[in-house]
Amino acid sequence: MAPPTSAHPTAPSDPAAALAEEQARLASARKALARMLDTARLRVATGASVAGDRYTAETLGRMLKSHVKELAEEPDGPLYFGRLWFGDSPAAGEHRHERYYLGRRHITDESGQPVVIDWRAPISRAFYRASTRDPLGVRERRRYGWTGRHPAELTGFEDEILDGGASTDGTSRLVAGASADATSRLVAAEIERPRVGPMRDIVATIQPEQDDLVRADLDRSVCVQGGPGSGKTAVGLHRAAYLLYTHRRQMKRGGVLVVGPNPAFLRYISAVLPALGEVDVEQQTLAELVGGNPVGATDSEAAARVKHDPRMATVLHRALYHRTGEPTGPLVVPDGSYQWRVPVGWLRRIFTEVRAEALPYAIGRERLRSRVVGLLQRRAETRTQTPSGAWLRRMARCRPVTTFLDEAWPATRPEELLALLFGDPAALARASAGLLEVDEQAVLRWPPGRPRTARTATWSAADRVLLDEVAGLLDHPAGYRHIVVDEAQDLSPMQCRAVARRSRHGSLTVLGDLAQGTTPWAASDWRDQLAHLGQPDAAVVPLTAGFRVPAVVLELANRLLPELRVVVPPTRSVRTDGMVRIRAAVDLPTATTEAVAAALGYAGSIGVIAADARLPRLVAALRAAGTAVAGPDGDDGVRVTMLPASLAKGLEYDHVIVVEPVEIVEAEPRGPHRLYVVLTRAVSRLDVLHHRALPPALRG
Ligand SMILES: Nc1ncnc2c1ncn2[C@@H]1O[C@H](COP(=O)(O)OP(=O)(O)OP(=O)(O)O)[C@@H](O)[C@H]1O
Repeated sequence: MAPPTSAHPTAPSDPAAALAEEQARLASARKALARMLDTARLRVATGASVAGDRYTAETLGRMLKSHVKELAEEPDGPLYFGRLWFGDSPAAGEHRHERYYLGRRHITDESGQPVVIDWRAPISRAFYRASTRDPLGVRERRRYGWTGRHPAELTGFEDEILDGGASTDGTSRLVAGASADATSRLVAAEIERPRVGPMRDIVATIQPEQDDLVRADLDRSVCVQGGPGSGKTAVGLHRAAYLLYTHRRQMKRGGVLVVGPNPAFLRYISAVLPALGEVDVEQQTLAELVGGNPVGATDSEAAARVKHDPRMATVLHRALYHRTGEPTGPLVVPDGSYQWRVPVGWLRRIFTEVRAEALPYAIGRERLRSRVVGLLQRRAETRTQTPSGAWLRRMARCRPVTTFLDEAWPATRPEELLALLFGDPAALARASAGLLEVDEQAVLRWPPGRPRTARTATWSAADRVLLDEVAGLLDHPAGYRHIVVDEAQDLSPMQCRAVARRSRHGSLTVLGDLAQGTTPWAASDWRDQLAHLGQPDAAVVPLTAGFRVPAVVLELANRLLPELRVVVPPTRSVRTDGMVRIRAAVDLPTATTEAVAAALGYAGSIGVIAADARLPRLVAALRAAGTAVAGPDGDDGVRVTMLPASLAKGLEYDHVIVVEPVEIVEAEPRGPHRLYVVLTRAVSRLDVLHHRALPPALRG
């Protein structure tokens, strides 16, 4: 690879000249990008005419248009975030004395030489990994500072001398480091910047332990256990982008899916991958993955628990195969002047053989059909010529064969099977014998007197998961090459199986924190959860540096850890800023209104979080006071988000105001876990307002 420029680097002792040189280089990089954009636009214009046929023209057109869109979004942005300058040590290898600029996209000049290199290219790895201890041949690492405006302006840079020289640079001093403790002013500023709008990428400041995960092999499934704000979501999204870049064809063919806890969270993270140039990643909640939102039925907690229990997998499997039955008589098929007779013994043999093949149920039925036709063919061949293809097809669809199949291996739909199970106590008892207790069966049964059928039934969220399980028994669903599962500690075993079904030929990035488990079936051990996810041997890798939550806030939240009864490595905040204020209030709506007014005096987003039942009163109070507030989905330009505690997961706000924490604890069985989640949404400042006594862990 040729060096991006041939000039010798400016001596760091002349910062103004160095900055001027960087500005000039930026101007030429912008020109190169503009040229790429022109070329891409020209290709869109001519693409259709050069393509051989309409399909190719359309595909090419789509591709080129998205390329144009991608490039067009860039020119005003920060085109690169860092520079690597290799020295002449043997470790530099072919890169001796070379300098490389690293950004979100490749930019090339007219002659095709790289001007900016994609952060995912192999060479970029040294940017994230090199340290004074192991410089990887890098003499100097430069980080750039930009304004947030459009067009982004280069404001300065920071150098780390890695190959043994003193730490020095043109604009600031820096201790070179290879951990989240690195005291780069630019890295610290990026981590501590006020949050506005949706989540952003972290390509400029990925830390070495995060980079290891981002660049893990495609076939390696990994589970990341990390405390609040340790960058799990960021790592998962960057890993998806990395895999798409490195294994483009495989990933495009196989597909990439990100599973998140709720729509508000998905909206929050939705901009990250497109900003990295990746628009072909599906992002879904688990509910969407298993067939849309529930139509309306709700479960009692007891019923939901049973439905999410892994024993249900066996119950459903049994219920399905209880529908099959060994043939009890011969098959007789009239065929013109002939009548073919297949003895029951033959039918039993093929039935047993097909069962033993353990194919998906619907495929098993078709296999049985073709085996029956094979037997008919054998019969026919003893009397006539070799049967034609048309004859075979006719036999496969003739009434006696279909009747035989409907008895031995009836076709079924997931809704039919579930309706049978919930509506027929005998069928349920038979399928759950030795697995479910009598009272567990009772909570599954539809109440007598309100007959329901597969068509008239409404299904709950848990039912959807069971329907998906049955659909997976009937036939394998389309899978993905890679799935990123966020907040994976909250998935039930049956939900895990829905994910596992879709990654039979792929790998997983599992992200979560056992301490943040809030569902009744939340995992307390990653090994079990990984087994349900179909990846029992995946490595569990801890992330322990906290990038979101300041030390003072984390200290408060961590007081809850002992009562959460999980074993997790403690998170250490890399942020030294931050503020916590705990205040008793006589009137919570008034106190909240005042706290919001004060928070509006700072930059950044504000989240008011309370138990779901309390929130409407707070919304009303703020509106009455004339404060513009948005719901969980946010609203452009509205800085205050009102968030029920149940939807806080994965989100973050500069200033968080938690109202009456004891109500959050009392609202659900895993209330302390919920409160832990809520307290750790704060990026800079946390206000805790309470009228009643604080939960014991937060007192004192
Ligand atoms: N290397 C980094 N540089 C800068 N910011 C980072 C880095 N890693 C993470 N962050 C930021 O820290 C914040 C928390 O990250 P993220 O949401 O990925 O954490 P998480 O572990 O998923 O948190 P939670 O478990 O609470 O949902 C985000 O704003 C993210 O952009």
